[in-house]
This record gives sequence, structure tokens and C-alpha cells, in this order.
Amino acid sequence: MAQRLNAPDGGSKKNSTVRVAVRLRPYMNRQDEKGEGPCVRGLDSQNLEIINWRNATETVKYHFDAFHGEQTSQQEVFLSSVKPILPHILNGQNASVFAYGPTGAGKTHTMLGTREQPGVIPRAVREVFNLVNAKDEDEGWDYRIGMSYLEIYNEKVLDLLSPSSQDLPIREDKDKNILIPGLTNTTISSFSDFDKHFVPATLNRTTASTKLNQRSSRSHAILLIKVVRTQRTVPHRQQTGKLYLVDLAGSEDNRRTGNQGIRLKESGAINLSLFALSKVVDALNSATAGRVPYRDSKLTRLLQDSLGGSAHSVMITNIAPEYKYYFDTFTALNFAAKSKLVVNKPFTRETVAVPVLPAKRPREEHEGGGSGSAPHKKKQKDKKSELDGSVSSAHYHSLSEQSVVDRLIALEKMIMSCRDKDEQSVLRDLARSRKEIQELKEKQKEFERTTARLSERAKENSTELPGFKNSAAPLQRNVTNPNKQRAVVQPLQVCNLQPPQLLAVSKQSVCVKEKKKKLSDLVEPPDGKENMENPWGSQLEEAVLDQSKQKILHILNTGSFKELKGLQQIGDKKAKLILGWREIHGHFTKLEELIKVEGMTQKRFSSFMKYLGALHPDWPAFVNPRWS
Ligand SMILES: Nc1ncnc2c1ncn2[C@@H]1O[C@H](COP(=O)(O)OP(=O)(O)OP(=O)(O)O)[C@@H](O)[C@H]1O
Repeated sequence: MAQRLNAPDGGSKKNSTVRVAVRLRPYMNRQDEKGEGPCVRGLDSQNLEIINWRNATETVKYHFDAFHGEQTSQQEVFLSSVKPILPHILNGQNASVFAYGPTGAGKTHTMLGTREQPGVIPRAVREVFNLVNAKDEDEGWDYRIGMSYLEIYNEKVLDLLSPSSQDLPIREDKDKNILIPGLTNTTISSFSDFDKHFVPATLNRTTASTKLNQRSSRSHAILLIKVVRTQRTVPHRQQTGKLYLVDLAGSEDNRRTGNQGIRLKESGAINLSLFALSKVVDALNSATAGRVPYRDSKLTRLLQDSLGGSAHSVMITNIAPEYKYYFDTFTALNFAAKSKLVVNKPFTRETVAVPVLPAKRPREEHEGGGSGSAPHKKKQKDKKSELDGSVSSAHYHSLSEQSVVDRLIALEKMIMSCRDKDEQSVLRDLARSRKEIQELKEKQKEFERTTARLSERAKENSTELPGFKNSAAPLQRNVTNPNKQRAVVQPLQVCNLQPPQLLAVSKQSVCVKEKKKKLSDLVEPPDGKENMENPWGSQLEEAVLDQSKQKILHILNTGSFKELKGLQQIGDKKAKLILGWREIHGHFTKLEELIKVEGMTQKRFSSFMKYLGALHPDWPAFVNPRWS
């Protein structure tokens, strides 16, 4: 029976390292419509630098096990990053090579390549045959090589060698080997035999055209090469070594891919599994991590016995040099660097205060070499230029775009918090959130008291008006009958009372009926339905509502898993999905973006908003009809 062997060093989890190489795709003119030049470049065989988004006159440096520059050939990538791990699979050990990176950065080129420039997969398979053929007969082992080929598409495991098959299950045997019952395993006797099966199967892989890549991989493609060796003499021991060669689907920012419908759904699944992979790599490389979350996605579950433990893993992070990929490149580099940091501490991150990239950028030309000016002044200058349109600082513009900057800040925060967050700080965060919630509650009570007071005075100052009903809690609307407890304040009373919010408009709202409309206009929402009868109450509500929205947004953006779960309608799965979304996209700029989270349907989203307002004990109980 096939048994799983520990590495000679004992194969403890501590020894599991993921070797990280970075490959930079050649600069492509067609990917750089604005002619901005590259934003990243190699320094030597292990180091690279990228423009610092905080200050374009600085760069950020990264150190990896290997850096493959634009000129690096397929052969060189294979020899330095992949070939060294292959002999292990002939000894019953497992190995994996996976290409990670943004869409369009060269993963498929690296793994598959072309007929003229074959990539890692054909080279690795050829090498496995070479190694087996070179084995000495006298060693007393027989070798058999088999192949399986599958894709994970929308969290379904599909057999590429048998395309009509359905989603396959993933199982684990008692020796902790991962198995896929029903997956085709074809014995191959030579490289050409492999080629015969592999090429047509590759055409079965799901690809589609997106804005960023005409032939974008929409699935993770996983080639499994199994080497089973059996002893010729008793006890006929048998060992199985597995090599996974993985072309991951690209991480995607759907603000840029333009994905919709089915593409958006695919993208959600891709991003989620890549997030799970990053968590697994983090946990493997963390000295203190307990459970490794392999079960969070099919991808990580499948790679469980070949990633970590005694397995030998190589991650080739593909990046693109053009500015339009800047954010993706930065994210990919941080993911790769994070993977490496804890194991050997090879990751150094530093800034150098000299602009070293040779690429001339339009902004520099306009500035006339003023590189010595203070960075914030430069930023202001650029902002002004952008406003008056005098400078086309294209690349800088793209880096200073608010959403990108926000996402970078969020990303940095997230990375730092992932690294350093201990239980204490989680508790501190929790206490802070509770305090803020308490403050918000106090504020709401104060609003309620003010409104009640004003209503009382209004009552005293006026003869009974048919439309006026005082409400003890005007901010707490009744969901089922919104008219029931609504405070309706007539313009006359508003004018008499002059609450601070309306001082500025009191002149226009002279105490005549015709002006009523005008006052309403000032506090009316864009859809025009809400405030005709209730301008003052609505204004108060709006203020509290806005505050509450901000608080919820804050939790969505910074809350821990536990805190997210504390929100109504958010369970384990949704909380994880939100964390995943956050890691990939940065933060939510508004609550409505929650709908973009995988699995958040319109119905769920509406309930989320509704329940947040109406049911959650920590939040003011009101519902804004515009949300539901
Ligand atoms: N090192 C390289 N040398 C030459 N061309 C390259 C290189 N890397 C990538 N390319 C080209 O760049 C384009 C995009 O590459 P590729 O399809 O491999 O990206 P990808 O990361 O696999 O994208 P996706 O995740 O969308 O599938 C292709 O036309 C490919 O031929």
C-alpha cells in the first residue's frame, strides 16, 4: 500500500517553507495606453523595487528567493526555481509549483508557455521521465508514472481528462493523503505520451476574454504527476510521490476587469480561493499558527498534502510592469513577501529617498527636475495641476486616485494587523468598538430628548394642528406602518422654534403655507418621496442614520471575524467572505458595496440593512425606506 513518508528531517510543520520566486513580465506597449513606462524593475537576481505609492519619488524594495527579470527565459525559470525540487517525488515525497499573480501578468505563459517557449509544465514532466530513466536498475525499484488533470471552476472540481464528468469530491485517507475518487489517472510511458493526453485536455479548460486579458483563465488548472515506485523484492514496499503543477486563475479587481454576470461570479470564486490560499500560506509560515485552514476552499483542500508538512513548494509570483497593474502588483508582492517573511525572514522592506527608476514620466518633465521638494508639496502641486488641467501627470494621477489610495491604505493596515494582532489587541479593538457603540447610543438618546423637548414647546406654542402628532421617539420609525409615529412639523412651528439646523433657512421659510415646499426641498432626499411632511424629523434621522452607517461601515472595514459575526444577518460564511473581499479589494467605501461580496444577494442585503436598524440591540432601531 502506498504510504506517505516524512522528509529525512522529520517533516515537521516548522520545516515547511514555500520558496518564493517573482517573475516580471516584459513591458508591453499595448498595455500602457498612457505611455507611462514601467513602475517596477529588478535590481538583481533576488531583489526588485517598485514606485512607492505614498511618494512617487521613492521606491519600495523587496527581497525574494529568486527574481526573474523581463529577459529571463523559460529555461532559466525552470532551472533555478523548479528543477531542484523534482528529485523528491521519486522518493515518495510531495511537491507543488504554483503560479500566482494578477490576471494578465504571465502565469499561463510561465506554467504552460508555447511550442517555441515551453513553460514549467512540459519541462517538469520531461525532467521526471529523465530522472526515472536515469535510475539505476540495481536499486531494485520499479517506477510507474501517472497523470491526472483537473480544474477548479466556481468551487467545482472538474476532470479535464474526462470533461463530461461532474463535480468530484475531495477525500482524505487515514494516512492523510488527499484523494479524489473518480478522477482519471492515466499511466504515461513517455513525454510524448503525456503530450498526447495533455494538449487536448488543456483545451477543455475554462477561459474567457476579460478587459485585462483576451484569454483569461477562469479556473485553477491543476496537473498532478504521480510517481509510484514499488520494490521488486519482498516486502514489495510501495511509495507514492505527487507533483502538483498549478496554474492559478488571476486575482481580479472587478472595478478594472469590467466583469459582470457569470464573469463576476467566477471572479468571486477565484478571489475567495486565492484568499484561502493566502491564509494557508500564512498559517504554514507562521511559527505560532495552530490550525491551517485547508478546508476553507477546494484549492487548499486539494493541495493539503502537497503544501506544507514535508512537501516542497515553490510559488512563482507573476507581476506586470505597467502602471495600470500597479495596485495588483503591489498586492501580489505583499502576498508573496508575507509568505516568505516568517520562515527565513528574507523580506526586507525599506525605502530609498532617491527616484531611481529611469523611466521618464510626464510629471517630471513638467516639474523641471524639482525632485528635492517636499513630497506633500509635490502632491499638492499635482493636485492643483490636475484641477486646472495644466499637467497630464498620468501615472501619478493613477496612483493618487482616491479609491486606489484608500485601498492601499486598507491593504497596508490589513497586512500589519494580520502580522501583529495578538489576542490582547483583538480585545482592545473590541473594547473600543463597544465604547463607540455606547457613545452612539448616548447620542441617539440626546437627539430623542431634543426632539421631544421641541415637540413639547411646539405643542405649547400652537393651537392644535390636524397633522401634528408628537412622537416620543421620532428617530425610531415603525417599520410596518411608517406614518404612525412620524413627527410632522409644520413650517410655522419650525419658523417659531428655529432649531439650529434650520437657522440658515429660516428666512426663506417664512410662516406662510406656500413656502412649505421650499423648506421641504432643502431636506428632501433625491428621490423626493420622503420629507414632504417631515423635514425636521428626517433631518435628525439623517444625521443619526449617517452616523450609524459610518459605524457599520467601520466594522465592515476593520472588524475582526468575531465582530463581523456580531452583525445581524452575518454568519460564519458571510464574515469570512467579507474578510476575503476586504483583503482583495481594500475597504468598502459605502455600505451599498456589501452587495458585491460573493453570495450577498439583493434580498439578503436588504435584510441586512433592515435588521441592522430594526433588530440589532446595539443599533438604533430605524429603517431607512430608501435602503429596503
Ligand atoms: N515572460 C513573458 N514573455 C513574453 N510574453 C509574455 C510573458 N509573460 C506573459 N506574456 C504574454 O502576456 C499575455 C498575458 O499572459 P498570460 O495569459 O500568461 O497571463 P495570466 O497571468 O495567465 O492571465 P490570466 O490569469 O488572466 O489567465 C500573453 O499574451 C502572454 O503571451
